[in-house]
Amino acid sequence: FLRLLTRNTPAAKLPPCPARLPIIGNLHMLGDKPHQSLAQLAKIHGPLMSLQLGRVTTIVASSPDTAREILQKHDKVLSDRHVPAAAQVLDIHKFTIPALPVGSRWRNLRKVCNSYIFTTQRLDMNQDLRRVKVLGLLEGVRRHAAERPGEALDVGKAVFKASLNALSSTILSMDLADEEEEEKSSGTAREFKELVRELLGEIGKPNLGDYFPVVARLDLQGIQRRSEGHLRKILNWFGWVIDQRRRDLKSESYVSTNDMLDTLLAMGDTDHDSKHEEAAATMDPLCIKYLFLGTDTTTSTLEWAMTELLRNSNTLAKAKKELDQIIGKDNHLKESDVPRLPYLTAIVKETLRLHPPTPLLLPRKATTDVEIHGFTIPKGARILVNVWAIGRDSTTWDDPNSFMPERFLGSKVDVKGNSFELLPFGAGRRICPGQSLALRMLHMMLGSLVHGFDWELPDGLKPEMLDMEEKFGLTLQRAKPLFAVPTVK
Ligand code: HEM
Repeated sequence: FLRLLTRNTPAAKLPPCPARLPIIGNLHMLGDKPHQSLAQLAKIHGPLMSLQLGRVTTIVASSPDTAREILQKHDKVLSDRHVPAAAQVLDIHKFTIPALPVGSRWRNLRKVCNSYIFTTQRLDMNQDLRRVKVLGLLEGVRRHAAERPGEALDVGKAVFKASLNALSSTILSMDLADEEEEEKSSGTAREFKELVRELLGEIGKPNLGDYFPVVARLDLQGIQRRSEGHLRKILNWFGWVIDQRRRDLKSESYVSTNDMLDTLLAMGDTDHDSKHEEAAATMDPLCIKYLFLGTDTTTSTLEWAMTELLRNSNTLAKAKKELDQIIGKDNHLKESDVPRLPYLTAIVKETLRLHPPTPLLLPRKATTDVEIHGFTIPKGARILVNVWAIGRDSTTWDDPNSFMPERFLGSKVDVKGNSFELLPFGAGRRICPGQSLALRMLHMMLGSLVHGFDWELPDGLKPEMLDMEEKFGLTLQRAKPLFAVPTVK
C-alpha cells in the first residue's frame, strides 16, 4: 500500500520541478493561495514547471507563450478535464460541459450553447429579464441610501443577489435570491440556494482522494458522501421545476419569456437531432452548472471592480463622466449601450486582468504525451494555466500591480481567448461558453452602480488602507467583504 502511495511517475523529461518530500511531493508548497505560491515558484523554476501533488503530476504554465502552447497549439490533446472526486458523484460529470472529456457528448452540448443559448440574438431576446434585475439592484441600493444615509452597504451581498437573480431569470425566469422578501420567496428556492452553497463548499475542500486516487473510493473525509446528498436534492428540485414548465408549455395561455429552459425544452420536443436530445436529456445538470459557474464568477469580478474604483477615485470619476456623457444623467444603461463605453469596457478588462475569478482556469488533463519546449507533458498529467500570474507579469505589463484601465484604450488586447496575456475566460476549444452573457452582466451592473450613485469608503477609511487580501476557493473572492456608502446623485 505504501509503495502504491509513494511510487513516482516515471521521470520523462518533465519541466523543472521544486524539490519534493516523500509521499506528499510538493503538496505542502501550495498553501491556502495556490495561485500566489505557484506564481512565486514559477519565478524560480520557469514558466513551464511540474509539481508532484501526492500521486498527481501537475504541469503549470505561467507565461503567455506557454499558455498559447497549451491552450492553442496542443489544445486537441490537452483539453480533457481533471475532475475532483466530489464533482463525480452520481456520475454528474458524465453530463455536464465543464467535466466531460472532449468527445461527441461534450461537442454536442457546446454546439447547443453556441448555436442556441448564448447567441447574440438569443441574449438580445432575453436581455429584459436581466434588465429588470439590474433595476432591482439599483432600487435596493437607493432604498439603503434613503433609509440608512451614511451607512455602509455590503457590496458583494447586493451584487450576489442581483447576479444570481439575473442568471436564474435568464435560465429559469425565476428569482433564486430574495432575502429581503423572505415571505414571498418560495421555500424550495431558498432551500435550493443553501444546497448549492453547501455543495460548492464540499467541492472546494481539499480532498485526499484527489491527490491519492488509490484512497479516493474510501472517501476518508466524507466529502463525496455529503456532496452526493446535496446533489440528489438539487436534482430533485430541478426535476420539479422542469416538470412544472412542461405542464405550463402545454397550456394555451402560457406566454414564453424566451428563457434558456424554454429554448432547451423546445429543442428537445420539436427537433430530433441527436445533439438536441442530448441537451434536453441533460438539461438539469446543464442549468445547474450555468448557475454555479456564472454567479460566483460574476459576483467576485463586480466586487473587485468596485474595490478598485474606490481605491482609484480618478478612475471612478472618469467612468462616471463617460456614462453621463454617453447615456445621459437621467437615463438607465442598456446592454446595447456598452459598445459606446470604451472606458467602462477597459475597467472590466483591467479588473479581470488583476482579479481573474478562476485564477488557474479549470484544470485540464493530457490525453497523450506532448512535447513543449523540449519537455514532456506526460499522458494523464493535470494541467493548470496560472492566468493570475500572467496578468501580473512585469515582462508583459507596465506597472503590473497598478489598476490602470487606460492601458486598454486603443489596444487590441481582448478577453476572448485571442490575447494570451489576458485569459480570464481561458482559450481554445474549452473557452468559457458563457463569456458573452457574463460580459453583458458585468458591464450592466458595474456601469449602473457607477452611474446611479456616488460611492465612498466608510468611517473615513483611506483608499490605500483598503484590505486587498484574497480568498482562494472555487473562485477567487475578496477575503473580507467590501463595504461602501452609496449616495443618490
Ligand atoms: C466573469 C464571469 C466568468 C468567468 C471569468 C468565467 C471563466 C471561465 C473559465 C476560465 C473557464 C475554463 C476555460 C478553460 O478551460 O479554458 C470556464 C468554463 C465554463 N464556463 Fe465560465 N466564466 C464566467 C461566467 C460564466 C457564465 C455566466 C456561464 C454560464 C451561464 C459560464 C459557463 C461556463 C461553462 C459551462 C464552462 C465549461 C466549458 C467547457 O469545459 O467546455 N461561465 N469559465
